[in-house]
Amino acid sequence: MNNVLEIERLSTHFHTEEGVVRAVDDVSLRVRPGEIVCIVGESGSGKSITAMSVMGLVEGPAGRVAGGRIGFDGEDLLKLSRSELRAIRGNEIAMIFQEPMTSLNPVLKIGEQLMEPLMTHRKMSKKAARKRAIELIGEVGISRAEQIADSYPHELSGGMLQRIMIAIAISCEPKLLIADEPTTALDVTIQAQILDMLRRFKEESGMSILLITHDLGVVAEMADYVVVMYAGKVVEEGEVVALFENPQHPYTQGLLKSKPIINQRQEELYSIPGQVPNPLELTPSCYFHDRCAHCMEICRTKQPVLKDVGNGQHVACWLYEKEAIAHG
Ligand SMILES: Nc1ncnc2c1ncn2[C@@H]1O[C@H](COP(=O)(O)OP(=O)(O)OP(=O)(O)O)[C@@H](O)[C@H]1O
Repeated sequence: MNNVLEIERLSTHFHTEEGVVRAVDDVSLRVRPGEIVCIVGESGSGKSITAMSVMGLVEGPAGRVAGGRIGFDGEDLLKLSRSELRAIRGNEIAMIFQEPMTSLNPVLKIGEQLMEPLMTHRKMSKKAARKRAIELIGEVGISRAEQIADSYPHELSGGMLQRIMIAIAISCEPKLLIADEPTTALDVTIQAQILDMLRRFKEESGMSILLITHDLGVVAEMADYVVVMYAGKVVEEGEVVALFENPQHPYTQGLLKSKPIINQRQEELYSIPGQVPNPLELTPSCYFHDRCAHCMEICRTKQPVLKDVGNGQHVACWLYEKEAIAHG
């Protein structure tokens, strides 16, 4: 079956006064129909900029896609005009963000904001769009839908607003939903409800989800396939079960070790020593080397590339290159 999304060798850079930040550096990933792919990694690893690149939302002139291909529905999104992209955005590809307030218009009623994509992309009449908007509010588990349709965003709680964002996102039945930390700002009960809802919509509609999170609990709950990013690069990827049972990259191992385990008291939660490197000071090396307990000489001077290590997993780490080990 064709992939819904195929990112090939994507690089997105920011040209700042201090130098070039390679926010996304030669990243490839794909999302199959009906699949949930999670991108996971610490803050600054390039997760959001990968998503923004797909949506054509990287802010120029400082930020720009420096190379690669973003295949969607047989087309390279990077080659489309602004208006062609606008026709896909919010229609065939929808996105939800961590802070719903940043995407909602504070002076427009909720109902109007739900009607807008239906009228634009689905060419619905005002009356039909209003009817569908109210149904959608009900579908995301909000009661008194008509009253909510006539409310303004500031009158709703964070959890309700995120439900509204999901309603807007699914209104045009997208093939792909990109969700960037959609539950990070919410308390755990609401978080679980929202994730459940996303999964249910996915099951019902067959859409695919690219889910961005730093939370491995969310990954375990949601992902079919996991892509681990570090300093703009993919360092490991694989099916969720394989990756959790047998993480190969020392960074993935560290992330998993620092994940709280439910129902188990832990005296002190492990955290990976050191910090993400300064993106302006990267040298040809494994970017994780100075935080890695297994660091070898080669790790400081040469960048490892992703390699198939069996079991469906790919890892970019010198530990899995026999030649490198021989040279210690
Ligand atoms: N407008 C910008 N100008 C310069 N650098 C930027 C800009 N936006 C992002 N970056 C840099 O790009 C890199 C990747 O950022 P990105 O937001 O994709 O990380 P992330 O993994 O999504 O982290 P977070 O979870 O904090 O959002 C970071 O080093 C960030 O500082």
